[in-house]
Amino acid sequence: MPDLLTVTGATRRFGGVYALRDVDLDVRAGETHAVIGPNGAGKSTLFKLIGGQLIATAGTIGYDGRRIDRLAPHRRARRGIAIAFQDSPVFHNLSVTENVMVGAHAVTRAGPVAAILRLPRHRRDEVTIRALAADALARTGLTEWADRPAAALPLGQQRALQVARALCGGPRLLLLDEPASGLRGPERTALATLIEQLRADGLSILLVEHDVAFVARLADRVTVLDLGRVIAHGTFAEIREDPAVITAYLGGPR
Ligand SMILES: Nc1ncnc2c1ncn2[C@@H]1O[C@H](COP(=O)(O)OP(=O)(O)OP(=O)(O)O)[C@@H](O)[C@H]1O
Repeated sequence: MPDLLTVTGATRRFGGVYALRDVDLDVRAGETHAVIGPNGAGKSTLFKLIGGQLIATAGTIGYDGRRIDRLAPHRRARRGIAIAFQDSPVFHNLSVTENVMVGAHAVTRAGPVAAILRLPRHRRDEVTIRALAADALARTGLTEWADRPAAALPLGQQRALQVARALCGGPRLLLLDEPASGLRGPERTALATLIEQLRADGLSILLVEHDVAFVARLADRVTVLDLGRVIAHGTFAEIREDPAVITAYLGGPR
C-alpha cells in the first residue's frame, strides 16, 4: 500500500522543551495506524502538526505526494485531512444535523460572509452540505437522531457525532484524538465497530488512544512515543513485546 501521509523528522520545541524530536511516521492508504505513549509523550503535539494547528520547528509532512507542513488548517482540510478532536465542541442547542454541517464549512468555497448574506453560492452550498451531512449521519448510525437537539445524545452517540462532523468534509485521512475516552464497554465496542467500518470503506485512519485493548483491536500498525521520540513501531503484537515500550509504560531506568 502506498503512503498517504509521511511525517519526516518532525520536531517541535516549546522554549527549551522538546515536545517532539525527530519523529518519523507514515500512514498507508487504507490502514488504521495508532499512536500511543504515556502522558506527555507528544501525541497531541504530533496531531496538531499534522492538522496544522501547530507548525513544526523542523521536519516535513507530506500528504498524497505533496508537502503540506506550511498550509493553514483549512487548506489541509480541503485536501482531505479531517480531525475529530475529543474536546471539539458539541453545540447543544443545534440539531444533530446542524452540528455535523459545521464540518463541511471548512471545505466549502463560500465563507461566513456569503453565509450571512445568503448569497446564491451559499444557498447552493447549503443544499450540498445538507446532503453531505445526511450521508455522514447514515455512515455513523445517527440518522434517527438527525433532527433532535445534540443535547439529547448519549455520550457514545456524541462521539459518533464528532466522527460524523469530520466525515462531512469528505476526508481521505481521518485523525481521531482519543475517541474512546470516557466511554463504557458497549459504547466502546460500538465505536470500534464504526471505525472498522470506515476503514473497510477505504478511509485511512490515524488514532491517538490510551485504551490498549481498543488499539489492539483496530490498529494495523502502532507507533509508540515517549518523551517526544519514537521508541517503537510495528504491529501491536510486535510493540507489546518491545523492552523500550514495557519500560516506558511500567517505569524503570530511562
Ligand atoms: N503549548 C505548549 N507549551 C509548552 N509546552 C507544551 C505545550 N504543548 C505541549 N507541551 C509539552 O510538550 C510535551 C508533549 O505534550 P503533548 O500534549 O503533546 O503530550 P501527549 O502525549 O498528548 O500527552 P497526554 O497523553 O497527557 O495528552 C509535554 O512535556 C508538554 O508539557
